[in-house]
Order: sequence, then C-alpha cells, then structure tokens
Amino acid sequence: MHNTLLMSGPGDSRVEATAFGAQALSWHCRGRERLYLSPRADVSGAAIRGGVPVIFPQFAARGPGPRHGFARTLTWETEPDPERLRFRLRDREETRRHWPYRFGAELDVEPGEDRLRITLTVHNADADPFEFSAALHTYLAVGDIAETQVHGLEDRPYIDSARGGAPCPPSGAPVRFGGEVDRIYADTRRLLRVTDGEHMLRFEAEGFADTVVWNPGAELAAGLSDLEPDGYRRFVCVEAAQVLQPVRLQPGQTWTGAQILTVQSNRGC
Ligand SMILES: O=P(O)(O)OC[C@H]1O[C@@H](O)[C@H](O)[C@@H](O)[C@@H]1O
Repeated sequence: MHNTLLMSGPGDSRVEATAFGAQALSWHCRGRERLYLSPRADVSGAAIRGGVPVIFPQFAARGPGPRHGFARTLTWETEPDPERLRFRLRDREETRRHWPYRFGAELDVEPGEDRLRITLTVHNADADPFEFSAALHTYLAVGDIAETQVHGLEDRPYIDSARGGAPCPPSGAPVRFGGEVDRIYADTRRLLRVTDGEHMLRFEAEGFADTVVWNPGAELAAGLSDLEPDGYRRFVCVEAAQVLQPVRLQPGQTWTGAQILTVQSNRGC
C-alpha cells in the first residue's frame, strides 16, 4: 500500500490521503466512511480505484496523453500545513513527455466538521498558453447503487459516454442506476444531492463547470480486475469536472476549482 497522511478536522471528520496522485483515500465523518476505496485497488503504481483521483491534464481518452491524465499516477510533493493536506506537482521529465508545458498544480484537502473541501489550482509557468481538462473523480460510498439517486441534474442535457458520446436531452428525473451510467453534464453550477435511501450528501463545485456521473454497472464491472465482485454496488462517482470546454491559461495565469461534500443527514431522504 502507498504511505498515507492523515488530517483530522473538527468533530470526527478525518481524511486520509496519499502523495501518489495526491489522492484522498478515506473520509470518515459523522460516524461512517464517506468514500469508497476498492479492497482490490492496484497499489503497484497504476491508478488507484477509489477515493478521489485527480484527473489532469486530460479527461478519459479525450487527448493524446495517458487516459485521465498523468496526475493520478505520479507522486506529488507534500507541504506541511496545520489545517489541510497540501500536495504540489510541477512539470518534470515524466510530465513533459506527455504534455510539453511548464506548470504548477496544487491540491488541498481540508476536512471540516461535516464537510470535505478539495481544491485544485493550476498555474501556467510556461511562455506559451496551454489548455487542460480536469476532474475530481470522487468515489462516493453508497449503501446500494440500486437505491442511489443523484438529484439536481434533472433539467440538464448530457453527453452519454456509455453510448459513444451521444448528446441527450434532459431526463426530467434524478439519475438512477440500473446498469452502466456514464454521463457528462454541462454547465452544472448548482447544488447536487446524492441519496442512497439512508444517507444524503450535498455536492457543490466551484470553478468546475461540468459534472460527470459514472457507475460501471454489473457487466462492465465484471471486467474491472481492481473491483471486488459486486463492488460496483457500493459506489457512485460524481465528479466536479471541466471537460467539455477545456481551461485555457495564458502564461502567468492561474485557475482554481473546488469540490465541497457536505454530510446533510443520516436518515430520511
Ligand atoms: O477506469 P478509469 O480509467 O479509472 O475510468 C473510470 C471511468 O471514469 C469516468 O470518469 C469516465 O466517464 C468513464 O468513462 C470511465 O470508465
């Protein structure tokens, strides 16, 4: 397993992360674990299935570099800070091989009493402008995916990545999971709620314009060797993302995006 760092917030809020990928692996809050981490996650240097992988500078296969970018499979530097876990990534030979720009990225993970804030900052240290995509690929722990719903996207059109990127009109209903769901919703600057029948979590983003919702469903999950049998039932990925309109930064400019998860209630959704 990768070495982990711990940070306690007020109450019982406690986060665990690793410098490998600057990835949060666990967030315990109000008596229970809020993130899903696969017990079969590959810890040999591949992307870790679970927690909050940082997707940068490319989303999925939408670019020439490694799938979902290189940030999730590189070890970031850590910086001491009494209130948050802070990670830094600067361009180096391994990044320039895939993406020829000088940059600095920072990831802050801050546990609050009933919330977790994760902030990604990207700075253009190059002499040329560059474009990138990014996402915080959050694996939220749910009791049962069959009971899970994502509320707040009812009136938004989406790109259906499970059907070759087909554009789809608003569904008019909360997102439910009866099989593979893989959607990119554009322009979702609003409060989302994730419920699983028993628990409710508020999901908010700053800076990120899009939201990705993903669960592989039984069939696809069976082909994922780093998921336990039926592991797909225990998570839903809701991702604060900037995918459809990549960020363009001029030399010297900085972009910031954040995702805030808040535990709203343990019952009665
Ligand atoms: O298996 P990976 O590379 O971590 O990707 C997981 C999923 O990540 C999601 O963000 C994508 O929308 C899915 O298409 C993808 O399958």
